[in-house]
Amino acid sequence: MNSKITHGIIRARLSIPGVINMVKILDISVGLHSQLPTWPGGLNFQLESTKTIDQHGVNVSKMASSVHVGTHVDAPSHFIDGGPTVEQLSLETLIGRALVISVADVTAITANLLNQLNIPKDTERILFKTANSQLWERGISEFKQDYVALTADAAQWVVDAGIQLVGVDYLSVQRFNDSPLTHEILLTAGVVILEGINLAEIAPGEYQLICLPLKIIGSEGAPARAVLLPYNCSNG
Ligand SMILES: N[C@@H](CC(=O)c1ccccc1NC=O)C(=O)O
Repeated sequence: MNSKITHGIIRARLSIPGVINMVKILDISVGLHSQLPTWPGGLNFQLESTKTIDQHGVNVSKMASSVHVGTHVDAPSHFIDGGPTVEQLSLETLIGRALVISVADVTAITANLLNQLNIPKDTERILFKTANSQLWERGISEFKQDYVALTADAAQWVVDAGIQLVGVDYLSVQRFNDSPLTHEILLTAGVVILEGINLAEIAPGEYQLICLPLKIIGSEGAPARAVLLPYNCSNG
């Protein structure tokens, strides 16, 4: 496999002898490091060396962080007491056909906007590419409160459309000063919320999403690795 890092997105190509560039894999996860923006009051990602080859013959690190760091998934228990936790989320929902929609010039994603976007009726997963993705591209470590996110009526639109997973390109699916309604509507309906993806280099269209949150037992969320494959990928 060859891979190249371009502005935080790793493009990797699998090649099999005699068959060149069969599958293009687009990494939409952000890299975890201590300077990532974190939710106010949340613990930023920390990685600390506890053993070194010099002193112990081996390199070992420990990490500490809010589970809502970088690219991550929210489970229903984030806003619903006693709701399912992250290890209980269905892999069938986390993996499958996804539509990337570009809404570059809006300050909020509303039901009115969604009605105008001609989103196909059979959409199962939807990832919103907004101006937020540029914050990851520019390496902004300060938490921005004016990120683009879904209003409560947009969340209801997503539920009514039968969509199972919604992805956004900053640290929350709801706007900073809104009530938790957007989360509550989505999580009560069992819609999986993927946050903190970087779609800056992703063209709008259909893909196969593979999103694998860490299997942290009993947690209301977990960091995830998320990648996109071309939808009509023969071996994807
Ligand atoms: N992931 C959450 C936000 C979040 O992370 C959060 C919300 C309230 C209090 C603390 C939070 N995170 C702490 O790390 C969200 O989707 O809005």
